[in-house]
Parts: sequence; C-alpha cells; structure tokens
Amino acid sequence: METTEHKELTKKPVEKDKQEVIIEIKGLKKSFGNKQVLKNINLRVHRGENVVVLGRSGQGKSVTIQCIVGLLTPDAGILNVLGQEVEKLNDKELKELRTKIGFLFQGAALYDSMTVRENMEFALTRVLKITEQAELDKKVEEILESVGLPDAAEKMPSDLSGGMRKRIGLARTLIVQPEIMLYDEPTTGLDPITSREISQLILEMQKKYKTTSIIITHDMECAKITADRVVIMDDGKYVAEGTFDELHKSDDKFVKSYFI
Ligand SMILES: Nc1ncnc2c1ncn2[C@@H]1O[C@H](COP(=O)(O)OP(=O)(O)OP(=O)(O)O)[C@@H](O)[C@H]1O
Repeated sequence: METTEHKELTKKPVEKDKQEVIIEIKGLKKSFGNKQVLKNINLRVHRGENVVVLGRSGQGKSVTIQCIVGLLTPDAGILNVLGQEVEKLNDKELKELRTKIGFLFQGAALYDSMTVRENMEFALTRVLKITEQAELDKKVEEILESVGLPDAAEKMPSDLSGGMRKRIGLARTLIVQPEIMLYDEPTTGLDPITSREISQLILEMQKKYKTTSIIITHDMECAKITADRVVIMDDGKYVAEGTFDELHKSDDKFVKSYFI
C-alpha cells in the first residue's frame, strides 16, 4: 500500500468572533412529502474552520449539504454561502458558486476510463480553464505529492485501493482550489488505519489550502482528528455544539451516547 507518514497536526482554537462567516444557515426547513426532515437548522461556519456534523442515520445531514450547494431547494430559511444567498442565484451564478465548493462524497467519483492524471487535468481544464501543459503537469505533480501518492499519475482508478481512491478523490477535488470543502462520510468503508490516515490528511489539507469544511461522519476518530467544532443533529435540528473535548466531557445523556 502506498502511504506517507502524516505527522500529528495540532489544532489551534478558532477565534470565532474575529473570523469571516463563510456559510450561514438560518431557520432551514425541508420536507419530503409529509416527512419533515429539516425542522430548524441554524449554523455559522467561519473561514478556515472544520465543522463536523454528527447524527444518527436519516437525520438530514446530507440533505443540509445538498441545500448548501443548491442541489435541493429548502422550504424555508436563509442559506448564505460566500456572501451570496443561494436561493436568489440564477443558474449561471449557482454554477459559478459551485466551482468554489469541493465535494467528497462516499464514492470518490473518479472517471474510471481516465488515468489519475487525466482525471486531474479534466478538473483543471473544466473549472480553472488551464490549458498550458506545463502548468497542468506542475499542478498535478504538486497535488499528488500533497496527498502522499506522487507516483499514481499514470494509474487507472481500478488499480487503486479504497484508501488510495479516497486520496486521489481528495486530490481531484482540491486541485481546483475550492474555498469550501463538503465531506460526506469520508472514511466510510475504510479500515481503521486508512481511516485515520484520511482524517489526518483532511486536517493537513485544511491547513495547507486554508479551506473551510463541513464534515459529515459517523467515525468518532475522524471527528476527533478533524473538528474545530462539532455539532450533533437530532430530530431535524442541531441539538449540541462544542469542541470535541467539550462534548466528550458533557454530562448530557444524549451527547454522552455518542462517545461511548
Ligand atoms: N431527494 C429526496 N427525496 C425524498 N426523500 C429524501 C431525499 N433526500 C433525502 N431524503 C430523505 O431525507 C431523510 C434524510 O436523509 P439524509 O441522507 O440527509 O440523512 P443522513 O442524516 O445524511 O443519513 P446517513 O447518516 O445515513 O447518511 C431520509 O429519510 C431520506 O430518505
């Protein structure tokens, strides 16, 4: 397995009041038929912050991030992303906003018929409109180095292990320099050691590329490694919020149940 050693990074507490708000969600509601999934979601994410969202299955964590990128339309509430109200954007503006947001969903979403290099170059030409080969080569080399797979450029996605696919998926997302990263269960399906490496890599990439991230996970080690702040979602609302350590020490029975 190709891996690199990732040194433990220390997290400095984010001085929230001094930081620009990058994502602001107020009173978000969303129903499907007669099922109200989001009842009242309120969240502010500051520049450079990693916010982890915990919650049982089917609580609407993924629905929330789909609303953030305008893939789902909320029934009520305000969603402000990078200073723009998502609901008020036309198709062109929404497309433009999405180029500033990277997604890492459960399947790493690589094109299987393209090599790793072609996957990266495709993203670069499509989003950043880079066409000069020397610049493409430089960016591909740099990002593969960053994710610890400098020799993977000519490989096909089918030749990669699950952990390597996640790294390459992360590289393909980060290569276009998104301001916001949205991770939906980035460590699902990986063994504990690879999961830890991916969590460490998410933290490392946040520091290096200064992205602002929302990370949905059921993996408590991922939460511990990556989170500046953790929110817990239940019954369509965020019911607890704090640093990982604050929530870990909570006396609240419901919050405690996540840390057993
Ligand atoms: N497009 C849709 N149409 C109808 N129902 C949907 C749609 N998207 C999500 N839902 C429903 O909304 C609820 C919340 O789904 P969501 O995927 O956000 O949960 P989650 O908290 O992310 O769960 P998990 O941790 O299992 O991924 C589920 O009951 C799901 O079936």
